[in-house]
Formats: sequence, C-alpha cells, structure tokens
Amino acid sequence: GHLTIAIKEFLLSTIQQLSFVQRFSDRSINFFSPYVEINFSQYEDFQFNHAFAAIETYLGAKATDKAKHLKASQVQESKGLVLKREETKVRDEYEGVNVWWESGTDTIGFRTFKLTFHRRSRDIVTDSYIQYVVEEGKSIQAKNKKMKLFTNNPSSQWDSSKTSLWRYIDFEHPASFQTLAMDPKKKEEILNDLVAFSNGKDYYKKIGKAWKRGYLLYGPPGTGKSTMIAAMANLLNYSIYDLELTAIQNNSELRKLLTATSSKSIIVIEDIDCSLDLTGKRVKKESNLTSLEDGEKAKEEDKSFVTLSGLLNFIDGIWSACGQERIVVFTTNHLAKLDPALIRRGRMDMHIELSYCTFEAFKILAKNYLDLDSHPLFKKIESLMKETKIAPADVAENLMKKNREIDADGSLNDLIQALEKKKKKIQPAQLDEQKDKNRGKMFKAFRMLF
Ligand SMILES: Nc1ncnc2c1ncn2[C@@H]1O[C@H](COP(=O)(O)OP(=O)(O)OP(=O)(O)O)[C@@H](O)[C@H]1O
Ligand SMILES: [Mg+2]
Repeated sequence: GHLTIAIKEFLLSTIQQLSFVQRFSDRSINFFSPYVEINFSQYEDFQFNHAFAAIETYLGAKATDKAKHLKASQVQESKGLVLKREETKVRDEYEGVNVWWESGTDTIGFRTFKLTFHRRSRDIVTDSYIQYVVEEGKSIQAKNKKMKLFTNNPSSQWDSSKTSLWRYIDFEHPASFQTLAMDPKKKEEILNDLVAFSNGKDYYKKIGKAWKRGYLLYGPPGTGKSTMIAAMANLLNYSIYDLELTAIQNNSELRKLLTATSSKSIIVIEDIDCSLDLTGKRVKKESNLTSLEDGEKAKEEDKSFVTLSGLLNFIDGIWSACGQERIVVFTTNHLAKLDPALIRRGRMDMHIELSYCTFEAFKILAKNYLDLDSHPLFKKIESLMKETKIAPADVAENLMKKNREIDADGSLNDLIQALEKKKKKIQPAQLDEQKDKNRGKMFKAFRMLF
C-alpha cells in the first residue's frame, strides 16, 4: 500500500528533481567539476521518504564487511544481527561505475544522503542505479521484516480506526518445507510454484494478470495443511492473515478486512466448507443472545451475510487493482463438500492434497524427530503403512521423545503399535468424523500458534 505508492511518488519526484539537479549541475559542472551530486532527504515535503530508508538499508548492508565501526541492531530474535556502519562515506560500484554516498544533515536538521558520481555515468546512475538501490534496500528490509500472524476482530468491536480490524502477534513458527513430510516431488513442485510467484512481478505485469495466487489445501485432519501454510510464510517471509469468516456479518465487512491487509501476505481461510454453507450463506452461529436481541438478529440476518460470491468477487475483482503480491489459501477436510465455483481452476491456482502418511513421508519425520535415515524396524512400518491409514500428526506424536533422551527403538515400536491398533479398527470414516468434531476452530488456531 503506502510504501509502494510512496516509492512511486518518490521515483516520480526524483525524476523531476533529477532534471532540476541535472540542469543545475550541467551548468556548474562545466565550469568547476566533472562530478554530479544528488541529494536525498529523510523527509520530502514533511512526509517520510521511504526511499531514504531503503537507501539506508542498502548502504548498511553494502559495506558491513569492510567497515570498522559497526552498529548492530537486532530486528528479530531469530533473524540474527543487522549490521550498520557508522562511517559517513561509502563507495559503491555498479556496472563498472563508481559512486560515492555521503550521509549528512540538511539545514533543517533532517538527515540526507548525497550521491556523487562522474557526469559521464549520469545516464546509468539516474536510469538504473538509483532504482536498483531502492529495490535492493526494500528487499533487504523485507528479509528482516518481522512476520506477523493477524486475526480479524469481531466486527462488533470495530471502531473507526483501521487498526481495530485485525489484531496480531509476532509469527515465529518453526515449520519449514524441509521438515514437512510429504511426497518429495509434490513438495518441490509447490516450492517452485511459490518461488516463481514471489519473483513474478514482471511476468504478471506482462501477462496482464493480478499478482496473486490461490492455493487450496485439502485432506484429512492432521495431515499438515496448517503446517504448510506456516512453511509458506517462512519461505517467503510473508505475514499471515487468518480470516475468520464467522466473526463478520456481511460482504462489505469482508471487503474492509481484505483491503486492510498488506502486500506480501498470505490470506488464510481455514475450513472453508464450515465457514460458508453451500447456498452461499454464512453458517448459523450458536447464539446466546437474549430472545429480544435474537429477534433483531434474525431480521438482520436476512440481508446481511457473507456470501460465496461476495468472497470470490472480491478475490477476483478489487484486488486485481491493487497490484501487490498476495497469496490466498483455503483449507478444507472435505473437498467434495465445496461449491464447484470456489474451486474452479483459475480461482485456486493450485489444488494441493495432503494425505495420510506414506512411507516416504514417514522417512522425513523419522529424520526430523529421531535423526534416523534407516532402521531395521522401517521395513515393518513400510508394510503396515500400506495396509492402514495414519495421519502424519499421529506419526509425529509417536515419534516425539517421551523422556529426556531420544529413544529410536521405543518410538518406532510405539508407532508400530499404533499402526496395528488402527489396522484392527476398521472404521476410519467414523473415526475421522469424530475427530473433526473434536478439532474445533479454537483448537486449530491454538495449534497454529504453538
Ligand atoms: N505433513 C506433515 N509433516 C510434518 N509434520 C506434520 C505433517 N502433518 C502434520 N504434522 C504434525 O502434526 C501437527 C498437526 O498438523 P496440522 O495442524 O498441520 O494439520 P492440519 O492438516 O492443518 O489438520 P486440520 O485439518 O485438523 O486443521 C503439526 O503441528 C505437525 O507437527
Ligand atoms: Mg489445520
């Protein structure tokens, strides 16, 4: 939102300023010096200049290895130190061109950067170098960005400020694609898709499509859908917006929420089949309102609910106009229950099935939990896994260490017992249903956090 606009504005104003600087410089240079100077101020017309911050980040990263005086700041605990140099002058080289940056302050006391370069390299500096610096700086900033997990507040609690729509906590989930147990080929396909998407700015522009991508994750409980979302966020350094549809009343509230999300984010709607019923109306909530309020509510409900078409239109429509990268993820336990309109190709770009644990997936878990590549008991587990269905979550539970020490034999035997127990009970459908009921939304949200 604001950042990109600010940078666009900045670039525009830079171009205007440049022509001014150039005209001015041209005159002076011819007489005094072969060098051109451009000044960047921390504030432009009393508005914070985001490009200034990007330049600062870029320069900070540029010369840390050479600098003698380093100022370290820790952006996020897990992200290591970001080093900044305190020296005021930095030399940089770009496509064989030498430039110098010098930091200072202007007459009002705002901080500035002065960029100096030879006038024969003026074209390359003004045409591409400055933009390169701003973009590099932005991408370094993005890498150091703190990820957040947002949840929408019930619309009854909204006030006029935008901040009341979503509440957030810092997102520090350890999930990664490396530790995700699933078919390695499928995993790679998804990874490539995500990376291509996040680097696809120019491509999406070229083909005239909005820079967004939809993933539908489906599969039984405990197969890694939520874990994959966390892994996606970690991979791309995106924040997560966990959209709870039952906490809002109608499509216009939905629109408000979605427009208040930032770019580089993943918008998640878990259990889409439970959030919207098939006629497109929102699922009735159990209410503990008094009877009078109940009546009012019922009247209201006729004209106000979140509809499937409202959701889809928004995702297809307005967002296309804001031109920033966003990922939408829907999850469900029951693919068959979903409205075909929702899962039509093109709407959800990729359908990803997460399923019961295969032997391949088990090996990843064994590596994660027990640090094992092979073990005599693997054979038995392999054959048992072919005969029965077990969710990766249940496998993981058995492989977790029970005491202080990792006990591979004990854990694998536990798993074998669990598999044999499952094999005897031949009622997987019933079992799943019961599990579904037990895993309420709260529980899922809870698990996402811990
Ligand atoms: N494919 C997997 N790879 C690694 N760990 C997994 C996988 N699936 C499940 N787990 C483990 O099981 C736990 C529960 O999994 P997760 O919450 O991702 O399941 P889910 O598919 O979202 O289930 P639900 O449909 O109930 O929301 C995770 O915290 C993780 O430790
Ligand atoms: Mg889940």
